[in-house]
Amino acid sequence: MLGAQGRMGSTVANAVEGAADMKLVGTVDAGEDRSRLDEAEVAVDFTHPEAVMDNLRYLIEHDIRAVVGTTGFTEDRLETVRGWLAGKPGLGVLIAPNFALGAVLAMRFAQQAARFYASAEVIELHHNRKADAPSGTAAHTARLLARARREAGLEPGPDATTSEVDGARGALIDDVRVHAVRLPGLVAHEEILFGGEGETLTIRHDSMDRTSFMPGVLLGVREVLRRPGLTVGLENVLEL
Ligand SMILES: NC(=O)C1=CN([C@@H]2O[C@H](COP(=O)(O)OP(=O)(O)OC[C@H]3O[C@@H](n4cnc5c(N)ncnc54)[C@H](OP(=O)(O)O)[C@@H]3O)[C@@H](O)[C@H]2O)C=CC1
Ligand SMILES: O=C(O)C1=N[C@H](C(=O)O)C[C@H](O)C1
Repeated sequence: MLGAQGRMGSTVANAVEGAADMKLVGTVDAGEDRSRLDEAEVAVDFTHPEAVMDNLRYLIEHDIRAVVGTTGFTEDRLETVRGWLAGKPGLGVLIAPNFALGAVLAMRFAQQAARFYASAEVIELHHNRKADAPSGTAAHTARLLARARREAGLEPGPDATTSEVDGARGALIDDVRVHAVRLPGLVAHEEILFGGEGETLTIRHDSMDRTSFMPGVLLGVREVLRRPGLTVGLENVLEL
């Protein structure tokens, strides 16, 4: 477990210890020696966007499969990981922006809706200790929406804004606007809003507790053992 003292890492360590078919063989926190993971069949990374690529390179070099929940994966980063894996046939890496079943389903439902609505925006709401904004899930959702909209031949819907305070309309990811809220008391939440003629559709997912991510992480650990190469997104493991 990389990032074992973190909010997610400590929850994953408990979940692994409670799983009859798994054994926690080592933990690594910031600045600690990663060689204590060398006996592991699978390493799980919930660290920091600035640390995760270096961790992944180490794991792949040492023939250790990886399940990664850490955010910050751009298409360039994914391509780099594919390059590292190219020389390692049989070795698997799973990277998922969100391991909660409901979040994965919400993204799939949003993808289905996107082809019917030119206008769509994403609001993500998280605890105020979160390092990155917008969330990896929101960025992934925005890219999925943009792709589904393009494939349906839709242009982004009209927006009459001509004057705005910087940031008021959120960040543009691909061509979808994403808004980030940070408040104590929240865990991880996302709304995907669609607007049409006289109606709106809202798809919302709420993680009330970090245990919501655990069935997905444990499934990922089991599945990465039999999936060589890079898998991106739990939807591919769930075969949605
Ligand atoms: N995919 C998913 O389903 C989910 C993904 N996440 C993502 O997981 C990541 C972690 O989130 P969270 O647990 O809340 O964050 P935390 O800050 O609570 O935990 C991260 C931990 O990683 C440690 N760390 C930093 N660098 C390294 C390193 N090089 N090697 C080992 N450990 C390191 C940190 O130590 P220190 O504090 O000393 O820097 C800290 O203990 C984020 O990117 C978050 O967005 C979160 C929830 C679900
Ligand atoms: O930092 C978090 O807490 C979370 N991070 C992931 C993200 O950025 O999408 C997943 C979930 O939203 C919780």
